[in-house]
Amino acid sequence: MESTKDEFNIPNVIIDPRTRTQYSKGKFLGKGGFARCYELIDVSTGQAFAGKVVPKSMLVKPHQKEKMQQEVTIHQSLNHKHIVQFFSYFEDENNVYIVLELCRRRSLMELHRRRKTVTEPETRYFVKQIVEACIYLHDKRIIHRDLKLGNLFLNDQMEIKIGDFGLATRIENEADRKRTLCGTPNYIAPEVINKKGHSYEVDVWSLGCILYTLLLGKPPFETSSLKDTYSKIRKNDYLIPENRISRESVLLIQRCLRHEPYDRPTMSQIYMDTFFSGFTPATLPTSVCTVAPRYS
Ligand SMILES: COc1cc(C(=O)NC2CCN(C)CC2)ccc1Nc1cc2c(cn1)c(C)nn2-c1cc(Cl)cc(-c2ccccc2C(N)=O)c1
Repeated sequence: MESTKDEFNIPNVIIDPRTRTQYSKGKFLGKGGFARCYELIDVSTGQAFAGKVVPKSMLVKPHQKEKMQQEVTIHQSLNHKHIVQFFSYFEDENNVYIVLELCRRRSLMELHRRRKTVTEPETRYFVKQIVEACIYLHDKRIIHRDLKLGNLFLNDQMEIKIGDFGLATRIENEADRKRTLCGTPNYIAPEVINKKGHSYEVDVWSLGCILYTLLLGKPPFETSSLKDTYSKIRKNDYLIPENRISRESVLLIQRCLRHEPYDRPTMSQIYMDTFFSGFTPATLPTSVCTVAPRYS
């Protein structure tokens, strides 16, 4: 079959030279940063994957190559139920390809956009899985550094799969504080803005922002300009509308959004928080992508 080429020069059949696996290029799923994402189908098994494609023309500067290498090195070292599975990484003359677990229900971003707010049981269901994955990451001395709704993917069983390790880093020694972060996390912590040195606590801050956004329908520090948002983060200036969410939810959000990193709980402490004492469904139907569930 004559391979059609678009500006990314992606052939219709892509071959992983290491495993000799042949993938046919499926539908365009989306784009993020330098990458475009396509459904890739293994022609011998029919299994579908999410293929992140990065043109080599975007990886000419050394630090861009290093960032890509860091993302691959970290992601391929992970194996957890609530983290996107990394399958393969290879290149051809034009592109680098990362073959990842396909999450057919997209991400919490699309669910949030459609639902605006989600119920507390649904939030406990999702956040419990995110925290389990973060305990695993932090135990391996890895900080994700860009936890946000668009990186929290959902499979057909509505299970959370954390993806996009493009800003992740590894802490060599427990006492280490990272000084640099090239990229702009969506839910950025004050110590990153102030370049004060940061560590695992930045993921707890992002989790607080995710909790707030799921339960209240918009991010805690949102304004019309990045400058004003950064100013509110620096001043820890956010409001939790009283009586719209439970006391336990208010308290957990406040703990995760404490200005000083060392005042925030660890992921293991969050996992034991009274917030999770409330009813938590064991599974969720795919209908929650569009309508609130009815709990019998
Ligand atoms: C069937 O599975 C999916 C369908 C769709 C889908 O129906 N997209 C439509 C959007 C509207 N346009 C007009 C047509 C396509 C999106 C993501 C899927 N799944 C999926 C995506 C994945 C992964 C696993 N699974 C992994 C791992 N990474 N990405 C990934 C990678 C990159 Cl570079 C960008 C994005 C992305 C880009 C833009 C917006 C949203 C996203 C997003 N977070 O899903 C997602």
